[in-house]
Amino acid sequence: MGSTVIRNGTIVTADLSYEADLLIEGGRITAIGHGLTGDEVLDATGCYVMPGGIDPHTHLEMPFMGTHSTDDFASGTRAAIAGGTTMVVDFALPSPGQSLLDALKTWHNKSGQAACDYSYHMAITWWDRQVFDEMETVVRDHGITSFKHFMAYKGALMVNDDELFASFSRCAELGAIPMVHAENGDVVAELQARLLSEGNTGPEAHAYSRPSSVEGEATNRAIMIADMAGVPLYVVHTSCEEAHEAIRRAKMQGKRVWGEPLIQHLILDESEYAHPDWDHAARRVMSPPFRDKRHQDSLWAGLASGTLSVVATDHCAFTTEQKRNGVDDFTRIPNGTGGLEDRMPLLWTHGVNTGRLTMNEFVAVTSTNSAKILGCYPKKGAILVGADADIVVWDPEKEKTITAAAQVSAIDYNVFEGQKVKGLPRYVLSRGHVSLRDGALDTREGHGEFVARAPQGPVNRALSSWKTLTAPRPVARSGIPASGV
Ligand SMILES: NC(=O)NCCC(=O)O
Ligand SMILES: [Zn+2]
Ligand SMILES: [Zn+2]
Repeated sequence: MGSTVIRNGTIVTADLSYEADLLIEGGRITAIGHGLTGDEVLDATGCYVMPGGIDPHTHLEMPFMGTHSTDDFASGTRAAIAGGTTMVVDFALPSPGQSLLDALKTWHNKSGQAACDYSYHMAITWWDRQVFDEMETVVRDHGITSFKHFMAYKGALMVNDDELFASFSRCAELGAIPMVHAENGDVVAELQARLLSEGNTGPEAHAYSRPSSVEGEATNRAIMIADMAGVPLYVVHTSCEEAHEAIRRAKMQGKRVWGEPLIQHLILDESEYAHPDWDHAARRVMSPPFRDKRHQDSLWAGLASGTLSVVATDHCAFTTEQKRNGVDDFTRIPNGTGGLEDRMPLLWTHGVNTGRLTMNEFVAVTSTNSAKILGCYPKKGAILVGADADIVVWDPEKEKTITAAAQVSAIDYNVFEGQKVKGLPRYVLSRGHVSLRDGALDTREGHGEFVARAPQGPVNRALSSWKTLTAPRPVARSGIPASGV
């Protein structure tokens, strides 16, 4: 690979905007300055040169609810690049009883076709001594430093509070980060059964069965458990004010908690489930479900104020045919929606173009914050000499209307169909390889590499010092009365 120069653009990072050229050699940024030369020149006139997006939450080829999500690492990472995202973090999901290391092998087999770099979180779907032991191997030998826990999906992926506490405590010892899907799974299961028995079988009942208070309660509970374990907490797909309020309050108390809204929850609302077309509503079934304007305003405020940290997609794309598995019973509609290709353009359109977010905040929540939280900064999420050349050259004037017909994702619809976006990538570079030019993909299957991440980040270290300092200690006493026996 020869050298590449990106010229005439404005570099925008999480904290600075300035005019400079970039030189890229061997897949990395090797110089930032003026008048740089290289074998290939990419013209960024009128564009912003930003760290490529990092989507910290995807499910590519995920085995779930009797099927597999249709976008795999090949189509999913191509879709990512088409929208300016250059790294995805997926979830290795051991089935209950399965070794974490076996699950990891399965995910490595799936990801061989990735066109951009990727990492995994490891899910904790069951608990015993083997899981406890393997967590250390996963962190130390495999560079996977975040562990996901489902507080919902009872009878499938859900773990209980005692398991959460044990696993969070293990994360504290290992310098890893626990993550939660926060919904009260017991209450959801009861509500689902009641709704079905009352004849509520359609996709709208999915939303009725998962009210925002169910998410708020679980978020509070997970925060308390993390606090008791002395570990930070990452709350995935924060969709409502109650969950955001719990995170906000925890932060104000000095607890280290990160909230992750999805682009779907920021843009789409619960009225989608009232659509007269069953397919339309079922295609939008995901957990947590879409909410109303009050919740959306809360999420936007959280991003602007910093109480919410990153924007993800939870990309888990099922075809219409797969959604129809639940035609008589909403609890069998595979949960999940797509968004990888549209996250960055939609967030720019509804965030930066409206003034809700600055460009620097956009970079922070789409890229840099994820890299910092997850332990791969500044290799990823940065425009710095030595960083990987994962770069998006962003044209703020470029427009399109989102359609399934023109999308890269392998499914047959797009939940954002008809939405107009202004702000799209002109070029996308994945470790120096120009993978998108003027809207045309030139990806290489298998170019993507696994990103091993470092444990014991600054937040873990600080919490562990504080925990040691404040640990309960016996009071030293001189005169202890004799026992009564
Ligand atoms: N979110 C969703 O509905 N599907 C993917 C699995 C999960 O993240 O809960
Ligand atoms: Zn989830
Ligand atoms: Zn998910």
